[in-house]
Amino acid sequence: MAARVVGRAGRLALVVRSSAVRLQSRLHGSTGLRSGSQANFFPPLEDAMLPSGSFNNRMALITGGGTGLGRAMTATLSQLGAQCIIASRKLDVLQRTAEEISSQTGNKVHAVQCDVRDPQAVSQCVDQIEALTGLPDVIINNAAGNFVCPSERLSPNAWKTITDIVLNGTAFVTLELGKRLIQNQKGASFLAITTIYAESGSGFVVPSASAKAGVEALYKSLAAEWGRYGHRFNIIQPGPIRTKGAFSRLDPTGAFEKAMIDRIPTGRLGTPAEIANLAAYVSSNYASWMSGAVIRFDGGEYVSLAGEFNELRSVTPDQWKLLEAMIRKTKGS
Ligand SMILES: CCCCC/C=C\CC/C=C/C=C/C(=O)SCCNC(=O)CCNC(=O)[C@H](O)C(C)(C)COP(=O)(O)OP(=O)(O)OC[C@H]1O[C@@H](n2cnc3c(N)ncnc32)[C@H](O)[C@@H]1OP(=O)(O)O
Ligand SMILES: NC(=O)C1=CN([C@@H]2O[C@H](COP(=O)(O)OP(=O)(O)OC[C@H]3O[C@@H](n4cnc5c(N)ncnc54)[C@H](OP(=O)(O)O)[C@@H]3O)[C@@H](O)[C@H]2O)C=CC1
Repeated sequence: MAARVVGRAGRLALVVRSSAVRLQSRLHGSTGLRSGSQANFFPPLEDAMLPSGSFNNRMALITGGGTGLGRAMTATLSQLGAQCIIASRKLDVLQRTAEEISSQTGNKVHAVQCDVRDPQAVSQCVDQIEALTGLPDVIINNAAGNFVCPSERLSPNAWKTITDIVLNGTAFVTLELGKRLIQNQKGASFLAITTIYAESGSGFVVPSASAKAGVEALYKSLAAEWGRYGHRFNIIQPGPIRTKGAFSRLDPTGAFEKAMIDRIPTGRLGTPAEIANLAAYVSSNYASWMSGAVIRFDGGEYVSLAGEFNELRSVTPDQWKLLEAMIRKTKGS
């Protein structure tokens, strides 16, 4: 009896799977029933969302602001009136970005060299910022380092490098600025950019997952402790958004991109401009009651990966009729 049930279930699974695969390949190539078409429902809007002038007379520090998502956040804040400071290791990259953005927005963008792993360099960077603009009202901890690697291949220095940039770097910048802001009785909005796997953990990016989880604990803790000084602390967890920095280190051959898009319910990657709008809102006075928040911004990828039954999206209506009939026939336990 048991064998008969297993046999029938096995045959059904095969039928379901092979017809789903046939349908998938007819519609969308070899994999991914849902990729592409539903993205039309979710077009990305690229223009700045907040009213112009929302950041007039405000200073914003964006670490890693010379490239990728940090650059997009800088462009949006600058367009909305902020004076921005971008900080990272490569001064030439920072200077190029700063010139490009300020020539487009008419607002000054300052470039300051800083390796966030070095607490002394961070302290000197904050000295420079104080001299250039005064202490910032908005701090975005966006700088990061990452690469995919089986954990058994990680050297101690590989572990240290990622955790130093992501966790210690964020802590050094946050503590240095926090202390000086407290001394000057000035409030500020702190935002950290983490990732959806800070919550779940993930194999093959273990130093990054561990460090980003630490950043989330740091920001939630300070949200509770430093509200009394006028500071807000929030976190954005982005899903995949194409940047050279991330994709060249996480999917160097491009082999995983299609499978990744297929599992995103909105059927596409995010865009830098979309996350820049969210970061601007969280950092603005429109969000002055938001603190300690963790905002997942991933097109639905996290819940899609988490739900055990989500693969049933590929079951066709005819197959559902069959499955339902089988389930209804079952009596007792
Ligand atoms: C299916 C996936 C598709 C894409 C998915 C997209 C989104 C999903 C969620 C994404 C989350 C993204 C999170 C991110 O953080 S992306 C940000 C990526 N950007 C960067 O990493 C920019 C900065 N990075 C760097 O500068 C370097 O890559 C760095 C991190 C290695 C630091 O550089 P440096 O300080 O010069 O360090 P090194 O001296 O080169 O190396 C130090 C140490 O690490 C070892 N190492 C370096 N690379 C590797 C590797 N690829 N594999 C294993 N080990 C590595 C190196 O050998 C050194 O160790 P030693 O023991 O040899 O000294
Ligand atoms: N793109 C994506 O899909 C996702 C990105 N994220 C997060 O978004 C943020 C931005 O990533 P993204 O724009 O994609 O990647 P980038 O590689 O473009 O950005 C990383 C930035 O960090 C800076 N940086 C690295 N190491 C240091 C250091 N030691 N000191 C100071 N700055 C440093 C780099 O500048 P420099 O080399 O000049 O130092 C670079 O500008 C990161 O926090 C990342 O974890 C999270 C989830 C998904």
